[in-house]
Amino acid sequence: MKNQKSLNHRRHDEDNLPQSTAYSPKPHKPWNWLRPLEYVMREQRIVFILVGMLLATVFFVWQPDFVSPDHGAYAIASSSAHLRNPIVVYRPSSRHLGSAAALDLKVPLGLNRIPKRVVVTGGAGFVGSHLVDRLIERGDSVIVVDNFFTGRKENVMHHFGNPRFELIRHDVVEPILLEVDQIYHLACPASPVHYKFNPVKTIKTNVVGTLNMLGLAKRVGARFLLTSTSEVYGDPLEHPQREEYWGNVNPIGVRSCYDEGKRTAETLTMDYHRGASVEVRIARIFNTYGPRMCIDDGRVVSNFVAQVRT
Ligand SMILES: O=c1ccn([C@@H]2O[C@H](COP(=O)(O)OP(=O)(O)O[C@H]3OC[C@@H](O)[C@H](O)[C@H]3O)[C@@H](O)[C@H]2O)c(=O)[nH]1
Repeated sequence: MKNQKSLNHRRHDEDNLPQSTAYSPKPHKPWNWLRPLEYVMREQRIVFILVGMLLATVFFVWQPDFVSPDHGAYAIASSSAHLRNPIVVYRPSSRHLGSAAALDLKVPLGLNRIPKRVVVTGGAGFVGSHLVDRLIERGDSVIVVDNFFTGRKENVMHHFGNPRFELIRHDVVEPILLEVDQIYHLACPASPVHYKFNPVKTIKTNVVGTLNMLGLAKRVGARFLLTSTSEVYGDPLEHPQREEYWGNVNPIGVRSCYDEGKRTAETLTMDYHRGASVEVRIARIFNTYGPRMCIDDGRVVSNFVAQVRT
């Protein structure tokens, strides 16, 4: 009875307490289960940041393919609409060519979004102007360096007015200093008609011009691509030519200015790679045809076309 009384007494007292000191159980927080996370974020912030960075890295390395399945075997955006903000990566979509066929990109997709500053020597020429088109569509800023020995302004006029395009009339046998990320070196007369016209200039462009562009690549830390040619195999004794084949070239013939010029350009490219750690690529381009080729440049395909038309 006494206990009951004291309990009633206490309850009565509690009723008279001012509201502020009245006992009330902690309000139930529906988010109580977040308490451990709050502790981690407050006390173990470094651990929390490291875990976040690890998750982001795993995501970017293994992120799903950007390519939508209906692009066919290659994710090549065919219209400018696709390329307003180009993040298209050119590789076989694994769905169509099997997972083994998908190229292993060395750079996580996310980094490909950073537009590059690119110089294209010979960019007003046949091959070079198409390369300029792709680079502009990809979102890069492009500087064309060309002396218009065989190139034409018409090949690049459609880029005039684009703030990401610049054209410099310059002969690569003279040094040039440009702050760029990539160098595509195509400056050289490619057709026999043109390089036989001035063989000394042709080999000078291939040797001194390539030397200047490699020196620029080393100086600014740019990646360098040399467009070489199937002519480095000369009059090949092996068909088809494997990349490792050294060729069969006449060093004193009327075509040697081009054949030996390009071979020397390849030698210089590899020497800068081995000796100065310049990142290089060499592309040996065989007979090419398409829009903007010169119909009278004496190359085999243009000769075929010219003969058919007459
Ligand atoms: O000294 C020179 C010679 C040539 N050039 C330029 O280099 C460009 C060469 O373009 P061309 O249309 O003559 O030749 P192509 O585009 O067909 O071949 C070019 O790219 C592929 C390479 O394998 C060839 O060696 C390269 O000449 C021209 O715009 C020409 O004006 C220079 O800028 N400097």
